[in-house]
Amino acid sequence: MTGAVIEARGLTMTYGRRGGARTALDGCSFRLPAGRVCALVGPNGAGKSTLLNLAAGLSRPSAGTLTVLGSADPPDVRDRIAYVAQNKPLHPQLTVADTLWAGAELNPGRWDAGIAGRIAAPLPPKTRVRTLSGGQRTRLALALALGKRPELMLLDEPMADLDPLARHELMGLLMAETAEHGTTIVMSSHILTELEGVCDFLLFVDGGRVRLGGEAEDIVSAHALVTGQAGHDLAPHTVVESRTTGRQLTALVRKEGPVDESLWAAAEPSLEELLLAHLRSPNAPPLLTPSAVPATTGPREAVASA
Ligand SMILES: Nc1ncnc2c1ncn2[C@@H]1O[C@H](COP(=O)(O)OP(=O)(O)OP(=O)(O)O)[C@@H](O)[C@H]1O
Repeated sequence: MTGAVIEARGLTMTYGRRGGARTALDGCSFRLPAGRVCALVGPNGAGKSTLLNLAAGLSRPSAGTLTVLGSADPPDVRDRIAYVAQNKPLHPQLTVADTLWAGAELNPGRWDAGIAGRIAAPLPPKTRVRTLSGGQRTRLALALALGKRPELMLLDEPMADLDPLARHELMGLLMAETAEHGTTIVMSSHILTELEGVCDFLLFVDGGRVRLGGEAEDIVSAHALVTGQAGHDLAPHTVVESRTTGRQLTALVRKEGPVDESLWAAAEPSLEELLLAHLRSPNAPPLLTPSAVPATTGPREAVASA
């Protein structure tokens, strides 16, 4: 393995054929180093679930390559991956206790009954999965995922239906467990505030392409929120988004060297401010930090370095 848990080159996924074909991923190239907690963000329909499905080995790309845990064929390494899909597929007829028992049976030699039992503790063991609430099903799915002791966890909007206390508890558990065992996590979410302070790596996907990729800290510090008098030139910086109120201009810029502080008041944006600006500005140029650039980049992906 190259130190990358996921490496995509020119990854393309098209659903359907001819007239009805829809391209969900369009020549995606990136690298995710081992041991990171990666936020996978992007607007609805951006291709996040498609990317997670491919990484989990549940479907195969239409073009390009995807290497996961050192394997060019992700289905080969499925037993080292835990995937919690958006719809949390579980057997509806099984009870909570049966589901955990099945988790142990399906993962001989790996199963950690301690962590699975701890996560599932608030759930009544004899209750059938079909009668659990959405949040309870998520808790059970996370118990199965962590109990498997995977090297890579793929979580598709895992926290969306959890109450705030459960969210706080499970996010904390997830982070503690992964810090201890070095698990790599990829977590898609639309709740941007929740990702700050939790994720150290970022993949921002839009229109089937990776538009921002790399260490979250480096991506944030490559940008500045500037305020100054409208009419002053922001060159040589790249303006991602700008707004003028009266004579004042506020902009989020990608920095090209230091900001001229005699003209502009500059501050580092929060991760949420940065992502919101990019969501509103789909034409901003892509940015991959060096750690997110794959060994050989596909010809279709434009790459800029931080
Ligand atoms: N099985 C499928 N058949 C046909 N098109 C699909 C299928 N799955 C996804 N798509 C299409 O691929 C594109 C990407 O979908 P995907 O579910 O990967 O996006 P997403 O980023 O996860 O969206 P969301 O944030 O809404 O969950 C969308 O245009 C979607 O309609």
